[in-house]
Amino acid sequence: MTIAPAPPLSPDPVVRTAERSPGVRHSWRDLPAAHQPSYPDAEALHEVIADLASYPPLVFAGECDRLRARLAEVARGEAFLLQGGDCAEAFDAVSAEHIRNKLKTLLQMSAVLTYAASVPVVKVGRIAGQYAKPRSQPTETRQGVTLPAYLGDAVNGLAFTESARAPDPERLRRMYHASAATLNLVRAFTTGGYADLRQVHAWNRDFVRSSPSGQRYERLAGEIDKALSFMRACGAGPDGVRAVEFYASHEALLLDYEAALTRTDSRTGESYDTSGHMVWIGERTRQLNGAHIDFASRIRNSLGIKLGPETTPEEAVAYVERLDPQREPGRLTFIVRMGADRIRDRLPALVEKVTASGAQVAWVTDPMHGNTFEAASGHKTRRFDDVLDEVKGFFAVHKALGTHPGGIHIELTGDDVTECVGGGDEILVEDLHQRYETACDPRLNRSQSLDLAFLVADCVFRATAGQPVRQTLRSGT
Ligand SMILES: O=C[C@H](O)[C@H](O)COP(=O)(O)O
Ligand SMILES: C=C(OP(=O)(O)O)C(=O)O
Repeated sequence: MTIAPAPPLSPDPVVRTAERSPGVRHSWRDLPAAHQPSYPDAEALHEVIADLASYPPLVFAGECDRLRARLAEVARGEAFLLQGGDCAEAFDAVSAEHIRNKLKTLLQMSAVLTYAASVPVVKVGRIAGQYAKPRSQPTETRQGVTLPAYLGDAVNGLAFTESARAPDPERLRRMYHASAATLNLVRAFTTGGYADLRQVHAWNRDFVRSSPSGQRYERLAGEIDKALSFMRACGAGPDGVRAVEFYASHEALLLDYEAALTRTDSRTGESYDTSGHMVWIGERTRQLNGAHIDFASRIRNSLGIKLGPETTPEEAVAYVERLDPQREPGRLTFIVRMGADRIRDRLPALVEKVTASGAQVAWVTDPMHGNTFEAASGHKTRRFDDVLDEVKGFFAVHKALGTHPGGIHIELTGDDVTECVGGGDEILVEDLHQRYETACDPRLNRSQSLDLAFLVADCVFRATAGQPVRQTLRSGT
């Protein structure tokens, strides 16, 4: 989405609407589609979908191509991916403050990771489209009353009332407008000077000064100071650090919406889902013969596939055959979410088999979704230490196999919520109720996110660099 300098767009980059892309529009409808809402009024749904199909694209095909080139660098081991944002975006959080805080946190994490990884960090938000959720149960019961589960603001409301929980297709229209407003602000922030690396590092300096665990990061922050001074001394001008590329991604869950935003690129005749630069298919909807994978196979965007602990190596290779038959780096990212206790055992076979198939996928760790548990208070939460441990396990597996640990995918917010336990500020289970604001899964708050970036930089990149292969795998480093 941000583009500095602006990519050369064709004069008429996306001209045809979904109606004129029949392959994309209709094929998935004949296949089983998991986790789709049941709308009470089909006519109302069709009206909204027809309108959405006539709206302007939210992103351009040329931008998606640029992200694919960046992710190709990740797949080749020349870059690192930082993907993060809310579990579920909410319409009432589309404000300058929330968006700025989230972006600021991601930029701060990225600055630290760039230094530690010594390669470019590709920045992708779970943002501007992450409004729909697959749920474990279709209903929720409170004090004897059972209602449909909350499925994300794109589908129904969080309030526990019959009217709020009824799926309403007008919410798809709101999702489009909320995404457009978010993208607009993000583009302004990332190109207008807000993302200047020197400013971002100054924020990190503040964090190190004011965080209880800050001392621990002092050395690393000092090294980054020196690197910036060195750049200045060498005459590296402000232009290279003033603006950043930042891309938008979300789970392609609601196929009516995604198909309505799918357009044919007039330059190439190929179909792009213009709802976001990258979309991923979730753990619950990645059936090889299902509608989601079919839809994904027909769009040209970079694709993520979530891989849970039960994924077999054969399945992983089948995704490659189906979605990336040309073995094109940047096309496919495997976002692995196994759980801290399983990553070291289950990931190696997947990586080995996929690598042997000749695929050049990007491997990314999502250390959130395999580490959720319910606290005695009833809050869904995650331990910071489990999150960090899964990241360490992910790096250790790649170190042992000689493959590239391509990135991290994190549920986070820039606000000071209390949803995950642990971190430098040491949030306890008893603190969770204080600011538990997520609409679905628990997110790392601002300071936990920065803790994670500094710890990954210090303990993971450095600890696994230069160590003998295989030694790291079981040692927990
Ligand atoms: O984000 C992932 C899923 O949508 C989420 O974990 C489901 O949560 P649930 O198990 O409470 O339905
Ligand atoms: C639903 C999600 O995760 P998963 O598909 O891995 O459960 C998510 O990332 O929002």
